[in-house]
Amino acid sequence: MAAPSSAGSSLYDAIVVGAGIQGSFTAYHLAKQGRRALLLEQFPLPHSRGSSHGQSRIIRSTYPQPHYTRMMPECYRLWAQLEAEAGTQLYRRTGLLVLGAEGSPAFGACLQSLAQHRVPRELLSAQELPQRFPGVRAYRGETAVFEPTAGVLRADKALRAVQDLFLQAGGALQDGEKVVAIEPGPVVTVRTSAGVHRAGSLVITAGPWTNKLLAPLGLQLPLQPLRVSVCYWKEKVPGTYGSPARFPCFLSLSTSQAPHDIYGLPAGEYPGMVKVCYHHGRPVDPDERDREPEGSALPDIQILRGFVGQYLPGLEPEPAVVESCMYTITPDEDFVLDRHPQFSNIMIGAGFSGHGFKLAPVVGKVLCELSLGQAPSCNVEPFRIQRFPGQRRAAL
Ligand SMILES: Cc1cc2nc3c(=O)[nH]c(=O)nc-3n(C[C@H](O)[C@H](O)[C@H](O)COP(=O)(O)OP(=O)(O)OC[C@H]3O[C@@H](n4cnc5c(N)ncnc54)[C@H](O)[C@@H]3O)c2cc1C
Ligand SMILES: O=C(O)[C@@H]1CCCCN1
Repeated sequence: MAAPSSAGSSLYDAIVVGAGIQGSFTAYHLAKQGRRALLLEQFPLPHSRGSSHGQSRIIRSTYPQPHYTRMMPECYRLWAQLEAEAGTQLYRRTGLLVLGAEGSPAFGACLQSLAQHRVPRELLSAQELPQRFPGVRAYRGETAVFEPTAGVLRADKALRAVQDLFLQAGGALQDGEKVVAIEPGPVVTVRTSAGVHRAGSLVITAGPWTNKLLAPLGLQLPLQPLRVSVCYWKEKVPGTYGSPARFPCFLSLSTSQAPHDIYGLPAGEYPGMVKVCYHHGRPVDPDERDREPEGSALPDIQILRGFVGQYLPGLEPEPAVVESCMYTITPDEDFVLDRHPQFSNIMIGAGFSGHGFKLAPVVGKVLCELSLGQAPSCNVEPFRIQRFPGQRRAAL
């Protein structure tokens, strides 16, 4: 993507490193505030080597942690604003079905969070479920809650729309340009594979590469990049799990058989195939994502086969397509949205733990506000670096 020269000189108000969904939204908000912003991306755009590629992401308010549910009305508002500005539909309402064990703490926490924030919802028993959504089974001792306003975001189109609107607002985007060194100071100097840029503040939204950029800045966060399998399963009868059948997104909370959640989206992106994935993966170096470790097994796909056979009997119990994506997880699966503890004009947005896409409009807004020295418009306490004791490296 060509970089416009509208930014004028090489001293920017802010530089954002990483043009995934979080960096792109941060840059968009900066440009909307009339700031001179440069967005740098190491790979030529679009690319599929980070966390923001692919056609679909779930948007939902059902969360066991109420701080995410609380952020969702503003997210929905900003997604609608983006659709209006871009003149394109990015959100499709499908509803979300959350399956859990009766009385499980995670399921109870979801219900509480939905009630606390008055999100429309409907409880369904294991017996009611197949009548309402033929194609899904549930078993004795299981229960479900349906969130009708949840749906699917068109991820690739959304990423492109945010970047286009950033450029239209006067921002500069340079792709195929890797940041190789950051020199802190009242004016931050950023050295790249192509040149040198300076700015009053810097925002690091480098996804799984974040710790590589932070190491020379004396900081290592507990961020674990994971390679995740993105699996698509064929419908036995075409149309049974798509929008004509009003099939929703679903999230099956962790069980003893599947220690992490399993989720799915209605057929759409690939005709006749349903995306059903495991919310976990294998630790990976992001620069070697596709290198198979010796003797590697794929326990996630084994778990998914069992789930599909048991709960989604209208799908072939073998994935027809398997793609890759990366998560960057924190120990508590909460994000990091904070300043560098030592360099207050360097912001970090990382650790989105496989659930950050829907929240990107607000994440970008908060990172923009922090970088401009403004009070963040949402409560950032759950996202502070100081919740990880002893992570900061003493010496620079
Ligand atoms: C399979 C899968 C399913 C998901 N499902 C959902 C979902 O249903 N709902 C939801 O809300 N979220 C979901 N997520 C999570 C969501 O997609 C991520 O949280 C989000 O995309 C993270 O974006 P990011 O901008 O932080 O990272 P990235 O997209 O990885 O962006 C970081 C960028 O920084 C660039 N970069 C790194 N280092 C440098 C450097 N030195 N110089 C220049 N550029 C650099 C990288 O190339 C990359 O483009 C899912 C994620 C995956 C993988
Ligand atoms: O953020 C989400 O809504 C989904 C839930 C399941 C795991 C992947 N991300």
